[in-house]
Amino acid sequence: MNLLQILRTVHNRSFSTSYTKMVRYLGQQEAQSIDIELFNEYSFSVDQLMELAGLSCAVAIEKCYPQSELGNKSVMVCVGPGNNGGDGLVCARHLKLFNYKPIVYYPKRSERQLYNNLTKQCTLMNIPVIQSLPENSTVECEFGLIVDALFGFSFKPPVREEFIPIIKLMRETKVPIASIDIPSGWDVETGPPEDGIKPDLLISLTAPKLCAKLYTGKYHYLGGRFVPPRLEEKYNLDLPKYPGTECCVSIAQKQCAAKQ
Ligand SMILES: NC(=O)C1=CN([C@@H]2O[C@H](COP(=O)(O)OP(=O)(O)OC[C@H]3O[C@@H](n4cnc5c(N)ncnc54)[C@H](O)[C@@H]3O)[C@@H](O)[C@H]2O)[C@H](O)CC1
Ligand SMILES: [K+]
Repeated sequence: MNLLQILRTVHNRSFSTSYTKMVRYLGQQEAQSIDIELFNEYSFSVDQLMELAGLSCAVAIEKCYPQSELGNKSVMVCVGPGNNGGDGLVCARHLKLFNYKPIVYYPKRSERQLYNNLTKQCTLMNIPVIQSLPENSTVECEFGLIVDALFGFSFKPPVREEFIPIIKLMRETKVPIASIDIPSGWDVETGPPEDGIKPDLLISLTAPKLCAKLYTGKYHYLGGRFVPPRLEEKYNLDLPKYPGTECCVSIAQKQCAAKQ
């Protein structure tokens, strides 16, 4: 760890001490129920929440891996077939606006209009969208960060055949990984398989899921600042106070304990 990273870690810790309460961890069913309630009862559209979720991920990434530290290196955003992948496409677009050089790896494209729109927006912003997986050595040379937006809270293990190569690459690479909501391949409740990926940054959305208890990476952020207070109360989420107008907040592992 260099001096800058140490200072950032200390800053993140003290920041979270002043701003977090005891966040509650969600099971898979509960995370899905909250999601459904946001859409059905509160009439949010998926685009609205995805935009806020993806933006908060890009902001958390900027706090932990400032563009200036990546130099000329690109960011590989790995996009999966569901809404976690959608968060990744939004995140890639915001990273580009923050002057990063994102490249989207999107092996299994969805035909839904929302995803076509998000992909088109990336393409029109000169973000390359590729379907074949680069070699491990290319990834090591050209990328300073991998954003893992493959699977979120609807994932059911084991990883299907077509995604095994990208999971293997993420497991073997030395490039740091920022996982959106769930480290891909991990069980949403019981956590990593024996050979699971080890992200350095986890950005939990809405509230951390049970698997985050077994997360030991450097940075843990909460994003997706869109939960109406009445919904927060109903599910006893005890969310940390987001500072000022921030769209994400650092949460320390030990402070996410207890209460379920
Ligand atoms: N309320 C919120 O917090 C919001 C969170 N968002 C993000 O949405 C995901 C959850 O999205 P969902 O579409 O329900 O599912 P996933 O993206 O997790 O994945 C579904 C996708 O994956 C395929 N799949 C499932 N299991 C496997 C497997 N073993 N192998 C291969 N593929 C698998 C499945 O077939 C689907 O195609 C949440 O985590 C957040 O990131 C929203 O953006 C906003 C609201
Ligand atoms: K993920």
